Amino acid sequence: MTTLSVYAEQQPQQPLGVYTEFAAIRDQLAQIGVEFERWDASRPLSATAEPDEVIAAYRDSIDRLNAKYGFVSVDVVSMHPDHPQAETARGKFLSEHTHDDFETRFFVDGAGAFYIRAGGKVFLTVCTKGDLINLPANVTHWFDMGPRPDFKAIRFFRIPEGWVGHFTGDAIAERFPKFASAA
Ligand SMILES: CSCCC(=O)/C(O)=C/O
Ligand SMILES: [Fe+2]
Ligand code: NI
Repeated sequence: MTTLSVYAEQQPQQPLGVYTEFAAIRDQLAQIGVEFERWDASRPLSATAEPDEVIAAYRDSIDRLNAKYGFVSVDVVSMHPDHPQAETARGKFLSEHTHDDFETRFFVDGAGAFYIRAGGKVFLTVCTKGDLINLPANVTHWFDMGPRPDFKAIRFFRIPEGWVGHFTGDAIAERFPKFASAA
C-alpha cells in the first residue's frame, strides 16, 4: 500500500504521522515542493518485460509528462528479487544524495521507498504501482528498494546523466528503518 510516514529528523524510532490516503499524502508532500500523482498503470506487462516494451506500453503517459515538464529522455529501472545485481543496485541509492535534475519516477509495477529530508523532517514515501513522484532538483533524499527488490519504474530526464547522485556524506539513512516490502 502507498504510505507516507513523516518523521522528525532526530527521531527515526517513531513517526510523527502516517498517511495512507492519496489526498493526504499529496498534500503533505506538496508542502515540501514534491509533487505526487496517481496515474493509470494497468497496461499488461510480463514480469520480464524489456525497457522498450515498458516504454511502448506507457507511450501516451510518457508523452504527456514530457510535454508538461520538458523531459527529453526516459529509461526504465526493472528489478526482481532474483536479479543477479539486486544487492548492488540496492546499495546505489541507499545513502543520502541529490540530483541536478528532477527525480521523476512513475512506478508501473511493484514498490520502493523514497526518504526525503526537508525542513527538519524525513518523509518516508512508499511508492507502489501507479504512483508518480516528482522531486525537484537538489532535494536531499535516499531510496531503498528493499532486500528483495521488485519494481518497474520509468525515469524521466531533462539533462543527460540526470540520474547521477551527488552523495552528501551524511549517515542519516543508516538511522532510519529500512524498507522491507509494501504489503
Ligand atoms: C525508483 S528509480 C531508481 C532509483 C533512482 O533512480 C534514484 O535516484 C533514487 O534516489
Ligand atoms: Fe535519487
Ligand atoms: Ni515484478
